[in-house]
Amino acid sequence: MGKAQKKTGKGRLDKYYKLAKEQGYRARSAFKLIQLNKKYAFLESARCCIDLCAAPGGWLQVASKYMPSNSVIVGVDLVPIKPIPRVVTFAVDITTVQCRNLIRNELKDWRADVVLHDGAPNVGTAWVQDAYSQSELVLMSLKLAVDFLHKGGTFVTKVFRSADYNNLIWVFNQLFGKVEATKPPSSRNVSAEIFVVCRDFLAPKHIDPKFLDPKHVFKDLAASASGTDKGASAHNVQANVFQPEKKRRKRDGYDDGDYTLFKAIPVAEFIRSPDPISVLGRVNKITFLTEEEKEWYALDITTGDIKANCDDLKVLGKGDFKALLKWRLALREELGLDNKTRDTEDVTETVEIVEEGDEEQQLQDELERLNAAGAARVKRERRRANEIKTRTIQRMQLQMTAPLDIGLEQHDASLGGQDFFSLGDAEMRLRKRGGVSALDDQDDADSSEEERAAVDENDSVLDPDEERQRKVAGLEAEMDGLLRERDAKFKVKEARQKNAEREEWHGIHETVDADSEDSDNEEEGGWDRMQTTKAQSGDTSSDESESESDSEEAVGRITQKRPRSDNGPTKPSKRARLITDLREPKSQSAAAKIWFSQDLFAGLDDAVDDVEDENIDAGSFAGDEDGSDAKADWEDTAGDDDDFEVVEADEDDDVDMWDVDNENEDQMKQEKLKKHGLTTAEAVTLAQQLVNRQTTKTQLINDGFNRYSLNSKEGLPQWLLDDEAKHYKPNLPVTKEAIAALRAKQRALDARPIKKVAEAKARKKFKAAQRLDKALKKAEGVNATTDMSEREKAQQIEKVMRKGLSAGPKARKEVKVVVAKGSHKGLKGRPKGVKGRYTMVDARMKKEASFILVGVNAFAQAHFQVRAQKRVEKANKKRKRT
Ligand SMILES: C[S@@+](CC[C@H](N)C(=O)[O-])C[C@H]1O[C@@H](n2cnc3c(N)ncnc32)[C@H](O)[C@@H]1O
Repeated sequence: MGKAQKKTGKGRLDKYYKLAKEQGYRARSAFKLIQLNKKYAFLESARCCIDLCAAPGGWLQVASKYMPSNSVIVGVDLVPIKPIPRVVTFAVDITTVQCRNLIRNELKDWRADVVLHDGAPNVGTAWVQDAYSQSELVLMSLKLAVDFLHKGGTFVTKVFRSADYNNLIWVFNQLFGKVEATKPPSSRNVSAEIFVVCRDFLAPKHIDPKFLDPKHVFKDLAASASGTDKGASAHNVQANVFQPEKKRRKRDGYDDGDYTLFKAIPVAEFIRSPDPISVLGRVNKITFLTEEEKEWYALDITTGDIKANCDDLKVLGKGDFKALLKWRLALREELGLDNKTRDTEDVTETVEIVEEGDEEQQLQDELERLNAAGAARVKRERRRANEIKTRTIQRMQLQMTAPLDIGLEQHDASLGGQDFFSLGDAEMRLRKRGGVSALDDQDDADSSEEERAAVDENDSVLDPDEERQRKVAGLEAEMDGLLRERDAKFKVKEARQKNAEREEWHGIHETVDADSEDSDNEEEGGWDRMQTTKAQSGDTSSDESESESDSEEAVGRITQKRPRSDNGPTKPSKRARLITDLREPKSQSAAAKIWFSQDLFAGLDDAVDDVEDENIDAGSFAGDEDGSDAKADWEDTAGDDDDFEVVEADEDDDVDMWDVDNENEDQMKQEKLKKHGLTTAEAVTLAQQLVNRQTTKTQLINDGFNRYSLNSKEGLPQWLLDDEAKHYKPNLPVTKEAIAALRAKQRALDARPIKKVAEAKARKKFKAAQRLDKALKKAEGVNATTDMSEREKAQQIEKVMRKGLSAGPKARKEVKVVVAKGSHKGLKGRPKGVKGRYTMVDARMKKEASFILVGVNAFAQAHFQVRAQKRVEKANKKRKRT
């Protein structure tokens, strides 16, 4: 894109505004529907269309243009709509029964193929309220859509990125086969609006009324975040350790029955805890009170630093926490809690004895199995990385990087209260990499030896020191990795780099490889993931790769996928989902809300702002911490969010044009203009019209657009482009005055002497001055002589001066052409009254004679010049010789 879209003032009147004006659309928003239809082609085949919130009628005009000529089009809005051919309109509130009845009366028993909704409530009230009523309006329009749509029909609606977005998408998914969110290019970047195209209406016989009830769909989720949802607090706990420098508030209140601020735990609890990081994040102090603990206190490995660290955990930095984790591992080994090495040895021995007979075959099999597993893992990781990249790019393209990020929310929900940075997740990933499988042993003392053997297949037998170092390094690497994952700048930078490669807008696709089980897991999003996770919550041995993909899902999805019916027993069928309890999503979003409301994310916002100041759309509802700012922005862009611009009938203001292609072109043109002025009659005509106020700049700009202006030149043959550049030009008016002015200018140009003539003239002048000088000197000399009378002196001086003032010694004397008339005819000798040189000619020959004389003079001049040149050459040769 050339220049960034301006948000305010004349910047609002962008190219779509101008195009809408040119093409006679009532609102620039018409192009949104044109672009949506270009992508999804739902209008061409539609016979009946209902446009909800249709004023002033831009979408209706588009529908009327693109739908077959005899189709039924009904438009409804609070305000009356100026008549449009073939369109029936009503001025009524779409949320009322009256609206339903009016449409019903109009359609009789017809059903609509397409229901459109571009509604926006009057903005300007409280920020949260605005967003909510928009979502409510969407739900109301959906209600009408399900009432009037055909099976297989299409519902297109505008939604804003708000806390309700996911809930709406979930509901759409229950009712439509395909649901895609997209942002057409004509929708301003500053606008938080996106369009959801729901195709393939399922027309279920029974629809759970809760689906269309705002009370259920948009239930205040934060309120439902009870103490049982420990996700947020656990996040806080993790964050305390990974980013101890940041102060976090306890937003979710205190745990049930625990109302104290200060928490101390016995060191044994920390040592034996399977989740040491969360212990460190939760408590203030680690105590050594029992006999056993006092012994540990006295150990060499319990250095002064460790003791001091245990004393007050709230003042520790990341390094101190790492030291404590290292110390814990060392102590666990000391206590024999980490006996993995020995176990491994045992297992190895056993295997050797049992499998001795067929060792080679077994090794071969094992190798093959490991190779296959490795290749599959690499493939899976590559695919996952690509998907994450794509999603990040999409999110950036849609400016959906606000804290209430859809993808993140889904991820959060899908974890079902798990921590984003939970050590369990970390362990799993480490184990997958085969690096820190030992963690399993130390953290889960109860796990059986068989399990360990299975998990630790890649581990070799190490000495305890090495092993401990490896574990510590693993933990640290994991901590660093997780910190990096949370680094917003890193994410944004990465997304930005990738974004540059993908400038073209392709909308958001929902492509799922139906054959790939993995991709099913990864593509599954939002409520589905939540449902699955919840259903599987009892099953602690859930698929590792699923969990892994969960954490990577955090990058986010915009497009929601309808759940597949073959997704296992936990997935309800489409029919079953229609009676799904809507309370479930609440806890999901609640977790997300609380999670993103942490200070941690307020910081993240700032960081993102620093890096991507323009791209982050504050209007996309930042978390409550930044509520005021976000609200201010929201209010500021309220009009933009609607992204709705009515095209005025007459616009005489001068408008800054958005230069699509070349920003330098204007500058170059200006420079050329300065240098050469206006060079064509067309330009002079236009300039005259502007000066005489016969036209305006706006008019000129508007005239510059036509329906072919934005046609792509891609793929056209060069000869055609050349030809078009030559001939495919507007026929501009040209006035007589303009041509006269240009001609005068040209004449003035022509009248200017060429350089050689000017030089010759200057030479002549110079020589004349020289002659005059010489004559003056001579005259002085004459004057000074004493042997001349005064009269003689005067005569001599006059002669000298005449010579000096004459055109020079070689000046041609004028030859007069004399026509002998009357008595002089045929006479020889000088006719009377003729002085100087003359030539006698017949009257009829006079003109001719003059030409001849001029020619003779020219010839003589040339002759003299040649002679002069020869003289100079001769003199030069002479000089050289001497
Ligand atoms: C962005 S405009 C629609 C523009 C339209 N799509 C076009 O292209 O001309 C939003 C419209 O929603 C209408 N609207 C808002 N709330 C409404 C309601 N409850 N019932 C009917 N119309 C409503 C407003 O009157 C406004 O005209």
